[in-house]
Formats: sequence, C-alpha cells, structure tokens
Amino acid sequence: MPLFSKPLESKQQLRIPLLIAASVILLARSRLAALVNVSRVNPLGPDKATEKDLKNARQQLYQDEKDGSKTLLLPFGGRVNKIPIQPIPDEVFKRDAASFMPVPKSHKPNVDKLFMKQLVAILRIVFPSLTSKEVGLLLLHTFFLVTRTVLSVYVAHLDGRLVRDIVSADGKGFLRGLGWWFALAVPSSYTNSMLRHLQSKLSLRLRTRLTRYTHDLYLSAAPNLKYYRIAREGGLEGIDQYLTSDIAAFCESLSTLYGNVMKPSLDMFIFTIQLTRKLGAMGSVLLTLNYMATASILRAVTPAFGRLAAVEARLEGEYRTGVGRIGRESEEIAFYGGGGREQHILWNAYLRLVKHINSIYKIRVAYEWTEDYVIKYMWSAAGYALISIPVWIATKRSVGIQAPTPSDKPENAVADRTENYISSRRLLLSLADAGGRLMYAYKDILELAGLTTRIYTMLSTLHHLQPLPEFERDENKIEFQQAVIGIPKRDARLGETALVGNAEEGFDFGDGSDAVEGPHSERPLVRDLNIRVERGEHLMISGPNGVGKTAIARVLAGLWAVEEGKVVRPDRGFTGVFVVPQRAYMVTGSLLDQIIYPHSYAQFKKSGKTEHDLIDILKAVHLAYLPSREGGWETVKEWKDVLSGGEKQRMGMARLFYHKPKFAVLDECTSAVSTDVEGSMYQHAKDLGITLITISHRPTLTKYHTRLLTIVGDAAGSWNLTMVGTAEERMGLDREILMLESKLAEVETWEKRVKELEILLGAGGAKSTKS
Ligand SMILES: Nc1ncnc2c1ncn2[C@@H]1O[C@H](COP(=O)(O)OP(=O)(O)OP(=O)(O)O)[C@@H](O)[C@H]1O
Repeated sequence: MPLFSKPLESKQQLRIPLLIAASVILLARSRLAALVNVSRVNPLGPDKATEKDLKNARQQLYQDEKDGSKTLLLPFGGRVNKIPIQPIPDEVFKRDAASFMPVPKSHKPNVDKLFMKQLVAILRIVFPSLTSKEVGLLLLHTFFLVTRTVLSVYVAHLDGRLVRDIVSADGKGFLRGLGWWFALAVPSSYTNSMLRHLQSKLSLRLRTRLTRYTHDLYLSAAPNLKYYRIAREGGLEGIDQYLTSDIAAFCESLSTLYGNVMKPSLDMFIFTIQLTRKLGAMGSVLLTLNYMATASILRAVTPAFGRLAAVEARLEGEYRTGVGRIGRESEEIAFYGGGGREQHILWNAYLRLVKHINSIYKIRVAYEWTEDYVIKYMWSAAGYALISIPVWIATKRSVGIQAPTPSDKPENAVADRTENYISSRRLLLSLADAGGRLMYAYKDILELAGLTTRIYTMLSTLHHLQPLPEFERDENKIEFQQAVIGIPKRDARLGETALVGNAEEGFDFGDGSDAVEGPHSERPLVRDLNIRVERGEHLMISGPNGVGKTAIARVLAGLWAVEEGKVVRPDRGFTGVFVVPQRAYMVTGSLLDQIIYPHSYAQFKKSGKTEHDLIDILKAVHLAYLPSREGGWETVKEWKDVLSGGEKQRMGMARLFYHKPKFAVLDECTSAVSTDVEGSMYQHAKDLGITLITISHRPTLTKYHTRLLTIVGDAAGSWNLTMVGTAEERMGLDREILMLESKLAEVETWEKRVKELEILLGAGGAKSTKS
C-alpha cells in the first residue's frame, strides 16, 4: 500500500507532529532550562572569581577532602571550576587484574575471541556501571541513531509522495508534501548534528575514564612505582605514546565504531523490512543472497588492518620518543653540535613510520577498489533488478506494483507505481549506503583490534608488574643484612608483543624468548653487604665508576629490591629516607614549588612553614637572591633551563632542608657546587639532625662522615668498611710521631755541627787579630 495514501495519512499525520514536537523540545531544552533556573541566577551577573581566587587556585591545584578524595581547582573562563576526583579503590584494581592477563607474545591482533575478551575488559573500565554518565551518553546516542533511521524512512516515503503528486499533477498535495518536507528537515538536521556532538562527547568521556584509570595505576606510589619500573622491568617502551595518542585513538575509534556499526545495522534492518514489504518473498531472498555474496568477497580481500594499526602506533611512538629526547637534551646536543646526527636518527625513525603507512595505503587501494566495486556497483545493479521485479510481475498481472492501490484511472496507477519506485529506490540507495558503511566498519573493527591490543598490553603490564617486596621498618636505623644487590631483571611475560617488521616486509611474531628472564642478575654488583647506620652516624660510599654505588641508593629509596638478604630502613618519603639525586629534577610550577617538591602548595600551607622559612633555607644553600632575581615566589618558568647546573643542585639541597628527613641519601648531588658552599651545606644538614649517606668521589667530604664504605668493583661484588675519624686521627698522630722522631734523630748531628761552627768561629777570630 503506498504510504501517505488516504487511510495511512491520519496515522502519519499524528506521528509526524509528535516527532516534530519532540525535536522542538530537544532543540529548545537549554532555553527552557534557563527559564526554570532564572531564579537561581545571580542578579549581579555571572559568578566570576576574583583575581585572588584565581591566583590561589593556580597555586593550590587541588584541595584534600576529608573522605580521602581530592577536588581539583581548575581556573577556566574567569571561574574556578571544582572537579571532584575520587581515587580508584585498590579492590577495583585487584578485581580487574584478573581480566588483564598478560598477552601471549605471539598474539596477532585480529577480530577473534581474544579481541572480544580484551575489548570487554577495557569496556568494563570505560563503562563502570549501568548508571554511569557514559552509559547515559550511549543511550542518548542510540536514541538519535534510531531517530535518524526512522526519519530517513519518512523522508524516503515523502520523496515518493512528492514525485507522485507531480506525476498526477496534484498541486495541493504537492504543496502539503513540501510543507512536511521542510518540517521533517528540522529534526533530521538536528539529529545529524547531535549525533556528531554525542559521538565526540562520548569519545572524550571514554578517554577521560581510561586516562584516569591508567594514571592511577601508572603513577602508583611505593611499593609499586610502576612509572619507574614499567620500561625496565615491564618491558614496555614509549609509554608516552600509549598514554596519549593510543588512548585517544582507541576511544575515538570505539565511539565512532558504535555509530558506524549501529546506524548502518539499524538502517539495514529497518530498510530491509520496508523493502521486503514491497519486494515480496523472492526479493527478500535475493537481498539476503546479495548480502552474503558481498560479505564473503570482502572478507576474502580484507588485509590484516589490526596488525597494521598496532605496528603503526608503535612506529609512531618510536618517532615521538625521538622528538621528545631531542627536546629534553637539546643543550647537550647543541654543545656537541649533534644536530646533524640527531636529524639522521630522527629521520630514520620517521622514514620507518612513513614506509609502513605508505605500504598500508598501497594495501588499501586494492581493498577499497574491490569494496567500492562491490558496494556501489554490484549493490546498485542488484537494487535495480530488485526494484524492477514487482514492476515486471505487476505488468504481467495488472497495472500497479506489489500491492496495487485500487485506482479508477490509469494515470493514478502510473502515479502509484512512480511513488513506489521512487521510495523503493531511495530505500535501496540508503540500504546500499548502509551496507557500504557496515563493510567499512569491518575495517574499522580490525583497526580497533590493533589499538585494543596496545591498550590491553599496557594495562596488563601495569596490572601484573609485581610490587616490590616489603622491607622491615625502623625509623632510627638503616641496615643491610647479607644483602645482594643486582640490576633488576625484566619480567618476560610482560611488555609489548613481539610484533616487529612492517606491512611490506612482513611481520615477525617472535615468541618473546629474547627477553631476559629470572629474578636474579648473572653478576650482582654488591654481595653480602652488612652495614648498619644508626641516626647520627654518617656514612660515605665511594668506589670506582659503575660499581653499584647508586644501586645502593636505589635500594635504600625502595626503587630496587635486594636479590637476597634483608634491608631495614625507615619509611621512604619526606620524613624517613629522602634521596637527593645528582641530576636535580625541576618540577613544572613556581619558584616556590621547586623548594617544596614533592609537597603541594596545600601541604606547604598545612606544614605551618612560611615564605620567611623558605628564605632561610635559600640562604643556607646560597640561593637567597633567587626570589628577587626571578620576580617573586610565584614566578613560573622553565626552571630546568633557567637555573645553572650548580643552582639546580643547590635547589636539591634546599628541598632536603625543607623536608628535614631523618636520613638523606646524597648521590653526587653537589658535584657541580663549589667546595666551600658544599661544605657549609653538609654541615648545615648535620646541624639539622639529618643523618647523611653520601655517595661521592670528593675526599673533601670525608670529614663530614664517620664511616667509609668502599665498593671494590671486582667480580665478587666485594666491599670494605672503615672508620673515618679514627683512621684519620691515627694517621695524623703517626705522621707527627714520625716527624718528631726524625727530628730527634737529627738532634745529635745538629749539636755536633754547632760545636764545629763555634770552633771555626773561634779559630778564625784569633787569625784575624794576629794579622
Ligand atoms: N637500568 C639498568 N640497566 C642495565 N644496567 C644498569 C641499569 N642501571 C644501572 N646499571 C648498571 O649497573 C652498574 C652500577 O650502576 P650504578 O649507577 O650503581 O653505578 P655507580 O657506582 O653509581 O657509578 P657512578 O660513580 O658512575 O655514578 C653499572 O654498570 C650500570 O651500567
């Protein structure tokens, strides 16, 4: 029965105004909300923050809440936006770890069971509950997808109706149809823009979820310290690429894919129903055959887009890491004049990426050619054949189409047939379009499989990187008992899949056996270390380069575990063991932030310390001139570049004096500071009651310590411990005794000589008198 014919019109007429009314409400919802909220709006204007509030928010960054959550203060658009951040509970991570079992090294990203498992595991993170905002957005998105398909069906029917009115020269009907056309255009265009908007919004929300989850895992405190261990022990290189581009690309791909699969699937379902009504049983069978033929042709020619996408992301990461390294080390490179060399290295990474992308393009040409041929031309031809079936059949039987409207005039019959042809054709074109998009979506699914593998690999590595073993705590001493210290080994189960090569040269899926396994290093750096440092004793560690002095500091800081034996130490942190490394790290932020790091401004305020105290600290490290030179405490600069090497190291010592821990591990942290300032800083640290464990080659520092630990650097990992004060004193006394004895031994000689001289003088005097 042709649509918009008299009996249907009343139903249609009821439905369409309802649809339009719903659209108008949707369109005007923000205005309506404003009307409702009018009583709540500040009559003096928008609630803008004062300059002081903004400054405070910039300094403070976040507020600690009583329930353990944090409120981020985000100055934006003249207001201070307060964003509550609930920490992800440990139970959630523990529960999720089981869903993120390490990927087998030989895994090839593809649309298979493993892909579904990986995707579901990630989906549980981005859609944490059925009541989450993300699910709400998805439902709204689905609503608009359905609306668009329903509207398309109406448009197809209206299209047919308009042509029918033209063919039958029904002016009134034509004008009425045109009126509906414009009315339908309002919700249709609104739906389209809402779809795009919701898709982008969903993608951003998914990204935020995934980023927060990953950050919470990645920047985990001791004993996890995954940000420090993920590359070396977890075997995951270029984490920045995973955290930034890969997460963004995955979320974009996921949200786009939902629309790209849902919409054409829905279209195909609804259009197929509509069409089969017109085409009858035979038409439906032919339509199904057409779908099956297309699917099998395209499946046969589809390349491994998943693997291609995964390799592309990895190569992109390598290039990105190269660019980042040059930015970070620009000064050193410039000193060496290494620009040319770096350019070659960077160019090499870029060319590998481009070569791979180019080969993807080449592979795509053949695929897209087949796809276009099948979808555009095969489907259209099939479509024409299908539409014409009822016409041929009807021509033989009577004038009209599948369900001919009883018409008293032959021109009405022609008009009916035209209407049906036009709406069927439009439906069929939409169907072909939907089919095409669904096939394209298959390629997108394959690409999503590649990105899913990358995100899954990152998350499984983060989840399964074992926490460092617990150590025994004692707030007043540091002790090594039979400790064996060696370089931590990589966990061979974790890290990237062994996917190397590129699209042109082919992929090589190693079994990951090249990864070093086992908890122990072949040759420990230090073996059977036994030492105990009580508060007030000061230990100096020395030895040749590369023997493992910093390795001891890493163990003390809880960055490395000992291979054997036991370590007793206070809690790591501001009050227990505080490590000052050789390369002073400068944090993004103000001058004040540099001193109080890793404290936040809020913690600084809470500590009761004042800017006056900070000036005293700066005086102790001979940097009191900095606040006035740099324009005050709040000045934000790239401190890494602004401060000299020595200034940065002194800033590191300023941090130590700010936090005043019980124990300080000073790892060559004053190597660029002049000896006089260095000495006064060491003395100041001791005066503050800080116990020093110093790694240094400078003999001038020995006098600030009571014992000296020397790492020999032999294959056996030997070491020896001597008392500094006593040895020196003994040496000094020995020297004095030797000196005095040697002087006493000379006394006889001197007395003899004096006598000789007197005799000589006496004899000479007589001679001269005589003459
Ligand atoms: N992440 C790592 N991977 C591989 N080897 C490492 C790693 N970290 C340290 N090493 C090796 O461990 C050894 C000891 O390093 P460590 O930094 O402790 O030396 P060091 O005694 O402090 O030397 P220096 O006086 O030059 O600072 C070195 O041979 C170094 O190459």
